[in-house]
Amino acid sequence: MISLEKLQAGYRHQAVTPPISGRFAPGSMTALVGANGCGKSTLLKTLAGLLPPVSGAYQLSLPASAVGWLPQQSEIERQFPITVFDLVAMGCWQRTGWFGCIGRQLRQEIMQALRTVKMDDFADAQPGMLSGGQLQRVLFARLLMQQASLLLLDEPFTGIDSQTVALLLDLLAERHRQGCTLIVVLHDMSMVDACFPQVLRLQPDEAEWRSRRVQAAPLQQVGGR
Ligand SMILES: Nc1ncnc2c1ncn2[C@@H]1O[C@H](COP(=O)(O)OP(=O)(O)OP(=O)(O)O)[C@@H](O)[C@H]1O
Repeated sequence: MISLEKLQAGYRHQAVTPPISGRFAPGSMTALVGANGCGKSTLLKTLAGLLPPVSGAYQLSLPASAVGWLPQQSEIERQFPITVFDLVAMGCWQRTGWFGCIGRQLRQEIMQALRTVKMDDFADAQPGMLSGGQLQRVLFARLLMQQASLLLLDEPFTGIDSQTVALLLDLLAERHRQGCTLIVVLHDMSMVDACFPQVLRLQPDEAEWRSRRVQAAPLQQVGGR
């Protein structure tokens, strides 16, 4: 699905990651870990096609429209003057076009996605009025609408209460069962150890891949701790 050949991610010709070679297989689930500032978000943005590689290359056997990217909460513009419903509707732009109209069927799907994350009561609210956890639920609803087969998630559970984490993990587990490939930036090593069969650790001088059998509970049973 994604192969990396000495890929270095960074900004304006300045690499922030070490050279990374390896592969994210179709349907795999990888935790991307490492210290603050080691380049995890930068790598994710590069794989999402938002930044060009500084050196090396990667190959993605998917159209860009099949890639879903969830940025860190701190990067999300909350004051944009749209409703929660519209924010989720942005997830289906491939089906409608950016200025396409949303028919009855799609409207129902969007409301169903909001119900799935228990945010349907907020459909008419402005994203700026939501708490961090509520906004995260809405952004997951948008990912559901996108029907992506590769999900790049940047610290999706930071600052989120355990009940909400359990709900979001459930949604990810469902997508993974459907064959979706997941790459998730995480700092919670207990979650990584319990759920992620593949780990890519970024260090200043090298990138280390680790694969192992995950013995513990499946993804969705960890969040309720
Ligand atoms: N837009 C930018 N332009 C230039 N440098 C940047 C930019 N954004 C981040 N950096 C730098 O790139 C390096 C890697 O940042 P990045 O956000 O990828 O790290 P991270 O591993 O995700 O960190 P954290 O765990 O704190 O989220 C840092 O030194 C950061 O200062």
